[in-house]
Amino acid sequence: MKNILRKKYINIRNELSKEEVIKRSIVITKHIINWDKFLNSNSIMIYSAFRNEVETSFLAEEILKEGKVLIYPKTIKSQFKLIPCIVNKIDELTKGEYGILEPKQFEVIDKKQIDLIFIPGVAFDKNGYRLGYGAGYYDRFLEDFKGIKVGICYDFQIVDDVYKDEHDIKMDYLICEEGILKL
Ligand SMILES: Nc1nc2c(c(=O)[nH]1)N(C=O)[C@@H](CNc1ccc(C(=O)N[C@@H](CCC(=O)O)C(=O)O)cc1)CN2
Ligand SMILES: Nc1ncnc2c1ncn2[C@@H]1O[C@H](COP(=O)(O)OP(=O)(O)OP(=O)(O)O)[C@@H](O)[C@H]1O
Repeated sequence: MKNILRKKYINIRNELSKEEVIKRSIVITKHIINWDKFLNSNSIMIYSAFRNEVETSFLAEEILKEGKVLIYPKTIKSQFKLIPCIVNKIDELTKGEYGILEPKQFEVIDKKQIDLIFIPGVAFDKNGYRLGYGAGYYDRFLEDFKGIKVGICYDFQIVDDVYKDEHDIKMDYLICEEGILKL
């Protein structure tokens, strides 16, 4: 079931035009940058969008402009691990595993120091459980993560059921075009 759902929502997302992605991402970014949890966070981990995910480059600029610490994951494919690294300028990103932009340098930050994390997903259920690409990267990373976990997606990616497993971690908030949903 998970695989069917995954394929279905990846396909729907792939149908979005670039203009549509940007338009929707700007709406979502506006919710974020006015949100008290964002304003009160000092170190924030985001992701580099690929395959029509919600675009985060506007958010990255805002984090740097506000003088906050900007963090991206570095993907270690052999261990299904994400290493959080600090990025001081957007042009410090380079293509890594799966062609996703990631930090060039290993300026690793302790997970405990991250206040807020934005997490992409293929779909989320209404309780905040997430369906990803099926490799468990974020499930492993979030297992002992103590900061605020925020799932980012388009409205149509919020579904009734993602057929969650035991290891699946619940988001604290979901953000989409409609606004911020506390879970
Ligand atoms: N922007 C973004 N960054 C992210 C994630 C994400 O979902 N979005 N991830 C969230 O976990 C991790 C990467 N996870 C991924 C897992 C599988 C595939 C993938 O292409 N899998 C192939 C099949 C397997 C393979 O090639 O080895 C596929 O889907 O066809 C891509 C990314 C870390 N960084
Ligand atoms: N905390 C964990 N420790 C060890 N293995 C895990 C953990 N979390 C998930 N896994 C394993 O990873 C695989 C993928 O899990 P799942 O289908 O939940 O991935 P996903 O959340 O869709 O993917 P991703 O996080 O990469 O986007 C499963 O085989 C699962 O057993």
